[in-house]
Amino acid sequence: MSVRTIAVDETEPLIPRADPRNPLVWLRRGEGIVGLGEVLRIESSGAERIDDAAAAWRALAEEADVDDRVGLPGTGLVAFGAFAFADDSAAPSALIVPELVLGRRDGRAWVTRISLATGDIDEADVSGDEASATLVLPEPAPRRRVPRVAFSPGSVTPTRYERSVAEAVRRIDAGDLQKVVLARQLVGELHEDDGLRATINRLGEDYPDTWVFAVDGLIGASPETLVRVDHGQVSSRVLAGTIARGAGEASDRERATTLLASAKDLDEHALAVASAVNRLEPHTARLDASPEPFTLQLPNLWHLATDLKGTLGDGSSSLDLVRAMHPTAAVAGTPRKIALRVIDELEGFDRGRYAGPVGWVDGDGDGEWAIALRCAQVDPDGTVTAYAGCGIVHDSVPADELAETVMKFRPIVEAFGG
Ligand SMILES: C=C(O[C@H]1C=CC=C(C(=O)O)[C@@H]1O)C(=O)O
Repeated sequence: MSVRTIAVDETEPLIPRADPRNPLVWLRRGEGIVGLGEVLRIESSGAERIDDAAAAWRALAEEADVDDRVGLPGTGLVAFGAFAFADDSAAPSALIVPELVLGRRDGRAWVTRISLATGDIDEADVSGDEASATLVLPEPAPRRRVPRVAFSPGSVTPTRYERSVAEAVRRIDAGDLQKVVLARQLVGELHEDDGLRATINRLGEDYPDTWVFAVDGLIGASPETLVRVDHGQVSSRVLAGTIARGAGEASDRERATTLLASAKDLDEHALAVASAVNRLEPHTARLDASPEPFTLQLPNLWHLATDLKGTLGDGSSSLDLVRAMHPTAAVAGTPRKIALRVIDELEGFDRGRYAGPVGWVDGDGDGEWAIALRCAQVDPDGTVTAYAGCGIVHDSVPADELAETVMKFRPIVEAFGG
């Protein structure tokens, strides 16, 4: 495989260059990477899906002939990835290597061209700044309105969701487990000529502080960083605990203060932090957590958040850490094994890639991975399935949790014009 990255003089936004049908996007505040075309795909499934993908990726990266003249996170060889939440999911997990990557970071822009055959890329194509003109960049597409997708509950009706929450609380009170995250779906239909670019653009404009992603039909805007690895530095942002935004400024601040004092949300949050720390710690020489949870403001809600920062101690790649951490108690529960069984029993559907790891990895194993939240899977037949879930603890109230899913659906439902 041949990989060449060169700097380009580009100031246009990235989303209008994305493929409207099979977009590959990873952006935050307009910076990140957009992939075009597909050179290669590594698919995996089952309990070893992340390990298998990590091993295949390592072998591939070792053989790659990389000429990276920019040297920033996201340059050189990269694959976009999305993994199924559950070991027994019918949804395949995929690492996708694009043909062309357009990237922007810290005000610098680049293009990477990836080709399967070694020596396939003509040096003349990429040897200098003036050569960037010979790379065929797609023209930015004109802006379109978001499609109009009408969503309705999938197999799990709101009433059934409330019943499942009540049953989960009963099991928590019986001492079976401490926390479980239960989700529900909304389903809609996307028309054939509606691309996905307008939806992604809307997510980026409305939720600039989230990871806006599109990988293999999984589209979303996640505020939660599962793990980032950059030259031996590791970080993660754990979220759990949610409250609605207030109407005026004073009431909004009051909401945040209420969230910070809510024993229910603090418990839910502490379990999520513990699960991330326990899984990350064995791989780090040093790991620091923000001393107290802080409130993270998003346009649709407030979350309790904890940032983890550390130094890698064992040379793990970002995929190794994804493997170690997934699924955290922000999306599964505590104890993990029991929570996964309860999800299986009570939730009533295959989560697919919802709540799974989504992101990118480079040839050195560095990468950025979010938890796929506030998202929808768009199938080739146009079916759009959106997902939202809530952490259930002993004092959870079914009607409140249902209302919380409505808040969490808002970004993705609005981006599909629903
Ligand atoms: C499971 C979801 O959110 C998680 C992340 C942040 C806050 C959460 C909560 O307060 O329940 C959830 O743990 C979702 O958005 O579908």
